[in-house]
Amino acid sequence: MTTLPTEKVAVIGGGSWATALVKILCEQPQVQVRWWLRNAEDIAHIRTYHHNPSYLSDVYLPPRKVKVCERLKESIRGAQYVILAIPAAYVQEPLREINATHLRDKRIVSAIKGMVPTTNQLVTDWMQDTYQVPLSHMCVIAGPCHAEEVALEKQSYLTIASTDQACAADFARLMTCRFVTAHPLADLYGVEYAAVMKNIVALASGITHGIGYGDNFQAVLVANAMQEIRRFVTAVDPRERDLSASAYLGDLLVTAYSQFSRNRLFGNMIGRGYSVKAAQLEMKMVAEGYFAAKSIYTMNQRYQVPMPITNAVYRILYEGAAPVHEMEELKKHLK
Ligand SMILES: NC(=O)c1ccc[n+]([C@@H]2O[C@H](COP(=O)([O-])OP(=O)(O)OC[C@H]3O[C@@H](n4cnc5c(N)ncnc54)[C@H](OP(=O)(O)O)[C@@H]3O)[C@@H](O)[C@H]2O)c1
Ligand SMILES: O=P(O)(O)OC[C@H](O)CO
Repeated sequence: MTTLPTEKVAVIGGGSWATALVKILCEQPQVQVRWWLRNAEDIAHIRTYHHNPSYLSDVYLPPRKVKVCERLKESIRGAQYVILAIPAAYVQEPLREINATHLRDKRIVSAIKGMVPTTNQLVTDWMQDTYQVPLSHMCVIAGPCHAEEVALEKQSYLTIASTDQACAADFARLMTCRFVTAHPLADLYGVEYAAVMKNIVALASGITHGIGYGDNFQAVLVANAMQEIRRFVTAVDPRERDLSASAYLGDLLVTAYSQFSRNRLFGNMIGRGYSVKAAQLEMKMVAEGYFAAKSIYTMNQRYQVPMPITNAVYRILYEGAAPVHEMEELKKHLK
């Protein structure tokens, strides 16, 4: 019997998605995971009980496959792949520990569906600028996939996007297991922007649901949102792409309709009258759409693409506009 060479993969982040990705990686016989989490109590608990106490706590994390690390530098040492799975708003702080040299010759995989708020950049652009990682050394994990369903081993699909098809195909192999099928795709920027924008739509979907709009309105909102995403992505990165594919439309649908969606839940609270602060305090998890609404709105001051849904969400979250009033206004733009 031939033994496969060991592949070391670093996972950075301790939330639901990081935990789900570690679970997927543990399905690969040749993979060893080095997992960095910021929370010392979570690290101690995982070492003792082999479960993450804070997120997806039912998932078993086999100690022979998973080594948890206090230091980020330690987790990436010798790793071929470094997966970033922290909400974009918080990705800068832990990475301060390292510089471009530490990442040289590694493949960087962004599992993040958000933009770095201080620079309004996609994570891949920010990694290029800050750590000089060539775009061809990066992949993005996309597709309609909730961590909670991965934990339950429900059949899921992922899309691995990269400008380097060999890199995408290679990493897709590591993400494919009994309950996950991953496919490579060449459209890195399109996939990344669509993933950021679907979070804003999920917020809108939650807000309208919270106010009391029904399924008929939701369906029109989502259909119009797809057109809004098309307009923006085409303006920012014009190229042929099939937006009906799972990485774009599939992700929009799951986030706008699923009971597991953080962004929809956050929007729902806003629609029901919570303040932004109160909704954030209520949720342990992070709704990326909150930060994305500001980044995309700001970017669009340059592109001037018609974006009535993003504009409405931005005004509600950042200008204190009343959700009911904004949705009344939005109705005039929907067809
Ligand atoms: N969840 C999914 O199904 C899913 C699927 C695909 C992609 N994603 C993407 O994966 C990324 C990570 O999201 P997630 O779902 O794993 O997050 P999550 O379950 O909502 O957990 C929140 C994460 O953010 C960290 N965090 C919260 N406040 C922080 C702060 N002030 N400073 C630093 N870190 C802070 C938490 O760390 P502590 O626990 O230490 O507080 C935790 O790791 C996001 O970009 C998300 O869009 C998620
Ligand atoms: O639906 P959300 O807001 O929890 O986002 C999670 C993932 O992006 C779904 O693919």
